[in-house]
Amino acid sequence: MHSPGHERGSLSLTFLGKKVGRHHTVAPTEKQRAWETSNRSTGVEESTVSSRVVHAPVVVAMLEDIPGSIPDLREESPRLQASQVVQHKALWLKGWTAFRRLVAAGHRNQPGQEGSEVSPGMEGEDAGDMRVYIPYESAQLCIAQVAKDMEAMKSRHLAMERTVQRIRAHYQNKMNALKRILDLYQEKVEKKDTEWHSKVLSKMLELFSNRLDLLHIHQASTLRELQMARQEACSAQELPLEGAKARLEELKESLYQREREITELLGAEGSPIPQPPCAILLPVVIQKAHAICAAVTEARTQLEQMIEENQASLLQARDKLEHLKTTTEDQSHTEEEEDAGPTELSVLEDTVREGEVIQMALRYIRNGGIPVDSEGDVVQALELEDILGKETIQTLEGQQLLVLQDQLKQVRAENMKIIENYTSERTLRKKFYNMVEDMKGKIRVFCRIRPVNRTEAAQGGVIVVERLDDYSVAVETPRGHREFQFDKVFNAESSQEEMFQDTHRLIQSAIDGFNVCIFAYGQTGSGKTFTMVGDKEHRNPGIMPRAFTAMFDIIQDNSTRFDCKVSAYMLELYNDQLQDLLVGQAGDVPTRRVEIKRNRKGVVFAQGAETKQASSSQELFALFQQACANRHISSTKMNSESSRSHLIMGIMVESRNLTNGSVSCGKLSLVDLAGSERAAKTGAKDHQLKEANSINKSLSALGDVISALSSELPHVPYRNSKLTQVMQDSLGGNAKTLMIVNISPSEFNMEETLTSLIYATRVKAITNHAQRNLESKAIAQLKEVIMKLKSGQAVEKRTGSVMNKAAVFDEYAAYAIAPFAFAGRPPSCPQRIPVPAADIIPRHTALMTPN
Ligand SMILES: Nc1ncnc2c1ncn2[C@@H]1O[C@H](COP(=O)(O)OP(=O)(O)OP(=O)(O)O)[C@@H](O)[C@H]1O
Repeated sequence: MHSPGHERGSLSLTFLGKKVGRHHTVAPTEKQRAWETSNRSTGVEESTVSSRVVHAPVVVAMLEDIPGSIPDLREESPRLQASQVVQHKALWLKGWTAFRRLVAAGHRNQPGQEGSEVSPGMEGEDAGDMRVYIPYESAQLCIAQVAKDMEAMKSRHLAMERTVQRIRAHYQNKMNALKRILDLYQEKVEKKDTEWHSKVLSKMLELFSNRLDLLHIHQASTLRELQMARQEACSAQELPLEGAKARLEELKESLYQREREITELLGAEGSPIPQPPCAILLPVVIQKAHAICAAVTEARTQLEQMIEENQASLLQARDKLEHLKTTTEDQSHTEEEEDAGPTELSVLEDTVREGEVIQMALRYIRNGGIPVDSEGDVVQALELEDILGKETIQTLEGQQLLVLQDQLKQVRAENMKIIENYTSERTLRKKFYNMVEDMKGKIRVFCRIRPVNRTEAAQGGVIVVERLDDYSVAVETPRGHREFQFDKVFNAESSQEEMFQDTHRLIQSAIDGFNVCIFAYGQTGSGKTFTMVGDKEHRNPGIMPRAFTAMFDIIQDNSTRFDCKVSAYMLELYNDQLQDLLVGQAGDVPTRRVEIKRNRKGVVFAQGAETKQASSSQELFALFQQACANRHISSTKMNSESSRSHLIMGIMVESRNLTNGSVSCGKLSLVDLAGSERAAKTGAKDHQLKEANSINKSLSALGDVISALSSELPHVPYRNSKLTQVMQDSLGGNAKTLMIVNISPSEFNMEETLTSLIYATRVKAITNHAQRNLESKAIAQLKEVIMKLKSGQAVEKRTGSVMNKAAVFDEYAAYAIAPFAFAGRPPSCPQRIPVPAADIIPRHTALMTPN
């Protein structure tokens, strides 16, 4: 169809700045045949071509270039059903076919062109070489039609573009709304968490206060008992004993008197008075009776029996004696009778007397030591002594004294027991009180008294600090005795192990997602580093290395239920500059600036600090040692290895619950503060003086914060120092905090000790509001999705269909709003299909475009 001399022109169409179409040649000499249509079958689909000889593939390419064309539609509609795509395609082709028919009809109407007509039966068939020549007017009409079509298409695309913009804005809003929903949901969860905590807390507080009330009642009754016991003990100790002693004295006095009289008598008569047999018998009888009383339970019955028997034989003897006396008086007295009479009479008299003595002794035994005569009257000591003899009385008094002494011992033992009970009750009360305070969120404070050191020993080594019990410490000051109460008091003998035992609970809290802080406070050389780090030789490791081991032990024990990740940073605050101890060597110029920031929940974190992962306690300890080697330490008069900086170690624990997918993020801050010091005592000069000034300044700022918090002032000056900024969440923040106040026991450091104890007491009054950093699985996943979408990473696919950004949000938002609709399970994502983030919104909006 090309002929020489044909002028080659080009026809190109521009749509929205995009060049579409191809170069087409038009022969100016045959303008009336300007358009030639070739109907060729592509084998797949029927195409309509413009311009001169243009082959089907070219036409297809051209059509593909026009936005909104068939292939584009197919591409735009990844979710469209195949039938829908076919429908679109058919509609589009129908239009073009109609147009072709129109053109063909126009051509048929031209005279002399009969041979070029296209029969209707040829449509859709392989037309091969068949050509259709279009008259110039028809071509013009065609072009006008095409231009009109293009205009319509352009306006449609502009409308589409506007729709795209609208949808984009719509989804942006939707995304913002979802973020807000997420925040609201999170807040709700936190609120619920807090409510739950407060409910449980109030319930437990109620329980504890009930227990405390009970203890108070118990204590009051114990006190009453104690007082009564004391009174009883006094009366038992003094009155009976004194009475017995007085009685003994009286008896002794009368005994001496009697002895004196006997001696006088003996001296006067010159012959000894014969002892009656009953006087010899009596002690034996009494001893026997006592033995019976002590050994046999029925002694009293036997005694009664003996008394009765003795009474009977006594009466018999008396009757016999009476009878003998009367018969002797009536009879005439012969010399022989006189010789025999008095002998029988005297024997009888002796028997009667013996019986009477025995009777008296038995009654004496029965009546518990108070001798009575046959009429029941109390026998006077002198008479008793006459009857019983001096030794017997002494024995009896001695025995009474022994009984009293036994009773006294018993009372004393009871007294001791009551005092012990009282002390243990008091200790228990303090313990419960501390627990209640702890539950209220009060900062826990331990006090540790270190042993006397060489410097102090050289100064005389006078000890003025004493641990009274597990919870109290006393200081003897020139102004008097002062007592301080803490959550626990450790003395010089307390081991590092004991010290750590009470902190173990806090390590568990950090793993559970709480923000925990343990810090040591005290003057220079008081044992802060020893408590927190341990000794140089690692023979007595301190809280830090023990915490590493404990942490990984807990993680290991729970490895079937939780997946934990541990990472740490270590900083020192030296001359008011934060330095990263995990980077470089000591003295290096810091490369990165470390800044203290707080997250939305108020948890402090070190921005710019090197954070390293650790998968075992050994790895964590290696990091710790590396950092400690970089720390500023030097020798002063008060401490040969004095820390010249505050050491801050942050250990982050992210733990994922394998059962419900919730994630908790806890932080354990371990802080070894530098000690306050007096230049006069430490002998600091030059740079050490500068260090000391900086340390004292930061500690003074810490003191101001403590004072403000304990006095509940509206403004707390956290921003006055970097140290207070670092500790902001631990003092009055959302952390569970333990302060260890280290003190010296000696008089030499008494003023500093008092200051430390006063500050520690103030810290005890500060209330923190510890909250667990826990996120449900849905929130954790939503956060993860947001992070991934923000950074253009892969998102997860749920059921085999491509999850673009909007779909993912739709699904998670639906879950966030109505989790029950997902039967408790958040959207699961079994497969991962990478979707380029840039493609997500336009493709999705194309789906949403109304046809
Ligand atoms: N409870 C203790 N038992 C045995 N030795 C102790 C104890 N406490 C401290 N020491 C010893 O006292 C010395 C000073 O202790 P440490 O260095 O821990 O004080 P510090 O408070 O950290 O001082 P600084 O603030 O100057 O750094 C060390 O030699 C340490 O071993």
